[in-house]
Amino acid sequence: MSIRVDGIRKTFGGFAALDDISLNVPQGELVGLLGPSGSGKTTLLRIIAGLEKPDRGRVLFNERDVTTLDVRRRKVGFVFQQYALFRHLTVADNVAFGLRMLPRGERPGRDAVRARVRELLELVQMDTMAGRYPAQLSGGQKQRVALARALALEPEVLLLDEPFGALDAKVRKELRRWLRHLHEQISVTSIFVTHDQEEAMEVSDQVVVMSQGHIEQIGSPLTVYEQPASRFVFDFLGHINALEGLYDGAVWQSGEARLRLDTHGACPDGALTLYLRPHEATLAKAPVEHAHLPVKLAARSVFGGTVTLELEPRGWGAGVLEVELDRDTWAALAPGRDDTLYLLPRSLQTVTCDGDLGPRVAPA
Ligand SMILES: Nc1ncnc2c1ncn2[C@@H]1O[C@H](COP(=O)(O)OP(=O)(O)OP(=O)(O)O)[C@@H](O)[C@H]1O
Repeated sequence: MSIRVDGIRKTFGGFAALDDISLNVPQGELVGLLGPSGSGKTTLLRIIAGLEKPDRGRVLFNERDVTTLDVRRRKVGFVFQQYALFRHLTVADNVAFGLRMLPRGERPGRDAVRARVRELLELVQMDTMAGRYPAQLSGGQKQRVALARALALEPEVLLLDEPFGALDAKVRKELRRWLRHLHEQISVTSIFVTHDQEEAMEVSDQVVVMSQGHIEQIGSPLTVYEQPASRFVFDFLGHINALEGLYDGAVWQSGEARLRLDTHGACPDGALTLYLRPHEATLAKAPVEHAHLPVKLAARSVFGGTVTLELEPRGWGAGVLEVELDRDTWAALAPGRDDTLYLLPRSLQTVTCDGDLGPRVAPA
């Protein structure tokens, strides 16, 4: 089932929670709605589900207008952040619940229900826990049961609202890999809401980045990361260091710091902000001809193969900078406690004086 959202507007007491939202989700895709709190993700999901009516615009399933169709007739499955399993029912009975509630004419026989439940529990790898009650499950297990329950009625669309939001980081990571894998097996058109960048990037075929009730960008995870359409998207998808200074057409300067840049004529003389991603720089013990950005180590933390450094600029005007190096590079550098180090950016994003994104530049 493909989903098309066309010119949706939704207001709550005069406040526009969604403003002119249009979106296409092809059959079988897994799309992540990503945005900060209050950007309108849940409202959009609820409108697609039929739980909320838009003021304007249409929702189409397979090009059929379902805007006024009741939620029960849309064939959508839901999974919410809170598992909402029935406490007094076993795992198997929770999954069977929707099937048993079907009108008599549509309800499968007892054996068919049992077979379907077994199949679903195998799919979500919970078949060994069919007889347990929700209280005897971990959060991740409950969420897999919730997913099996949502799939029981063979929905044509699956909607997930922060499905892993309540779980700890490690379980979240496992579950999102598992969801990706599961989606490849069943390929039901799915939309999930998250405010977690990593989650959206890892799971989605397409990411929809939202801000203040509108869509900033739609694209593959790689496209939105590498070719952000706006400053908001660049800011939102990972940490940035903002370096503010003056550019004279050849050299960017801020206090003691200097960086020679060729902006191919795109940046006029004057104030120029540079955005630097933590992984797009290295450090050296001496400045180089085109880059003189002295810093002092303030803190470091090691996680896996990456060392994250907090650096204080020496004699120039940026706040604390964050840089990520691999462990070998850091070990080879082995600076003394008060050594001055020199930041060597590989690639920077320019921000024009209007606040728009300019070209990416490499110091040279
Ligand atoms: N029923 C409602 N009545 C009034 N305002 C609402 C209602 N539902 C949502 N809003 C407002 O609409 C805006 C969008 O809310 P929504 O829940 O869609 O955002 P979200 O991106 O899902 O946020 P979060 O990540 O915090 O869940 C918010 O400013 C919210 O306060």
